[in-house]
Amino acid sequence: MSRSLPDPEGSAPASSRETDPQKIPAAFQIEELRVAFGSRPVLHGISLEIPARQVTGIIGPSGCGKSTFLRTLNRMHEFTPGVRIQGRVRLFGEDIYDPKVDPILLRRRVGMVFQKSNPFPTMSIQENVLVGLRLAGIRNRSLLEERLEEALRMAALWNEVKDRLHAPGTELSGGQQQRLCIARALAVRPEVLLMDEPCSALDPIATAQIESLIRDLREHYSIVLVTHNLQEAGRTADFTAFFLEGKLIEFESTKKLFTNPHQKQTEDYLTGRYG
Ligand SMILES: Nc1ncnc2c1ncn2[C@@H]1O[C@H](COP(=O)(O)OP(=O)(O)OP(=O)(O)O)[C@@H](O)[C@H]1O
Repeated sequence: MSRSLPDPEGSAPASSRETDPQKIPAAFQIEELRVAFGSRPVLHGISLEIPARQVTGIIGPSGCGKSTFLRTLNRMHEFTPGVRIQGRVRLFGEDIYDPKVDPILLRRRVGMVFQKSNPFPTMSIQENVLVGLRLAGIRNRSLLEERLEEALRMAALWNEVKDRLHAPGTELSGGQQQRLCIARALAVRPEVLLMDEPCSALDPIATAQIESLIRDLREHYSIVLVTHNLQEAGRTADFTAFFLEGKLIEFESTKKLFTNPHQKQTEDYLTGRYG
């Protein structure tokens, strides 16, 4: 049964925002990226330029390789047994798979937020936010305090937690815990934020807060957002890439992709014919 295309209301980038991804400097330039687990290929030669300081949504049916793709952008597959990665991923011009690149330093530049919020259970709110800076060897108290407030404000959480910074992170609500994880990622001042279905475990109010936060954060960060929720991509992403069976089918401004897709497969997906 065919359904109508989802309404991308609210997704239209403001008229001042560029809608042609080719005209925006790239955060990531991905060329012929192939990933296989053992003998099983999962990504089949993805080439894509992810524009800087925009939200790029990655959509597609379950199992099409969205998370696998996202994890290649900060070398999260490093320790996956049997993984094979070919092709090139450049971050602001630098090949992130060059043997000279330290994956730990890379992950400070490319932060990640997961589907299920994962504050460290034995740590306070403050410790959770500062853990990355402490691991980086920063001990200066006033700098740590400054970054703590900065990250919590950017994650729109400061006002809710400023009087209980020493309470356990796990005492917060689900939506607050997810914003805490975003603050933790932001505290090290990354250039890019990768988000893997960050709202899928949240109620509609917490989801709306995180989506609004994502839109605000694009002023400072390049964001790649994997979501299986088309409405969420419509509300949040400036540009959207549609993946199917490990291939990139179409990449366009969200408004164009949702209202006037070039590819039949995209239209079939948007109208509910796949997954
Ligand atoms: N570590 C791994 N080892 C082996 N196979 C894997 C591994 N990670 C992912 N895969 C396989 O790769 C394929 C793509 O998985 P991936 O999680 O990237 O898809 P997805 O589009 O994010 O799906 P979903 O929307 O369900 O999260 C799946 O068939 C999955 O089983």
